[in-house]
Amino acid sequence: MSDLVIETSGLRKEFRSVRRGVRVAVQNLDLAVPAGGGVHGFLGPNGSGKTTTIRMLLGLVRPTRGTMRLFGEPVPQRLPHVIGRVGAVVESPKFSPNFSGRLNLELLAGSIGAPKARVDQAIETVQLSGREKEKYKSYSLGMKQRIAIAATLLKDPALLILDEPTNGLDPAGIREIRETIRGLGEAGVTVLLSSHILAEVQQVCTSATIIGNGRLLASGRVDDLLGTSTVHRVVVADPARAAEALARAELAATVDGDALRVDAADPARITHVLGEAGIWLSELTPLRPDLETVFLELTRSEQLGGAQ
Ligand SMILES: Nc1ncnc2c1ncn2[C@@H]1O[C@H](COP(=O)(O)OP(=O)(O)OP(=O)(O)O)[C@@H](O)[C@H]1O
Repeated sequence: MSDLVIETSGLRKEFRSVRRGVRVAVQNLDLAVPAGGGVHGFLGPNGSGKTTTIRMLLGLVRPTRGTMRLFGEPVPQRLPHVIGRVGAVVESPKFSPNFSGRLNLELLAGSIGAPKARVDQAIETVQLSGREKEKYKSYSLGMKQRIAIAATLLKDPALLILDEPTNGLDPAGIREIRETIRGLGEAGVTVLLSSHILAEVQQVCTSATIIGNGRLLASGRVDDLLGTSTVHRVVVADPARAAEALARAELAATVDGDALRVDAADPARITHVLGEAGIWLSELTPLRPDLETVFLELTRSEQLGGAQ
């Protein structure tokens, strides 16, 4: 059995229209999401092909070329056999506005033959306990999103696919959804989380795939994608004087507002050089690139390399 929950190979999707001709939404995409729980970020800017990929995986759109597997089974051919283990929030699900969140979930549970106890569990997991008896239409956008996630949990999925679940939410709503998703990943569910907000996703994902213009730019553990950096932020009273002292010691330093960015493999060299010049540091922090920076670098080098 494959140890990948999601696997695509050479996946391609072209949309054809008389007016616009052929638009390639996904090209030659090899996606590999490991089994075993945790959150896998599926990252890319608007229009990069995330939704189209997800729709292909769920059998909602037919690929032009390539193969896909869910739990090692080829899809869409074997989708009926595996779909019971997959929960997905791709579009705004339809709930009855005048029924409570709980009643909506109970009706859903009944329709898929899930035990009623699962409703309580799902409500608890998405932290809606206490509000579940209020009418759906009175819920905030964040609560509606959490009910949508709760609905996918009714069948106790091993894989949860969430397409931009924080779209349109305020910062508090984003934080709540983030905590819910983190909790699910920790509980052993494998979550594919698509988003264009890289900094946001960085906080919950253990691994990620980054795409741009429908093609894979990078994939792997978030720690590996971020890599290491030798750049440090240094705060001193007189950054310009400190930059001169560091330059004399052949340490590259640039003034950045009221601080300095200094490139040095060994931070002890920075303190040594500045100390000898009679300059005292009030802060020395290693600067790790964030996913946003990594992504911009990747898309820049792709553009330099030329599109296919
Ligand atoms: N049904 C369709 N017909 C024609 N073009 C489409 C269709 N669906 C998607 N596209 C195009 O395919 C490309 C990828 O779109 P897709 O929605 O997959 O991107 P995305 O990464 O999910 O973006 P977003 O974050 O905005 O949802 C876009 O150029 C989009 O306009």
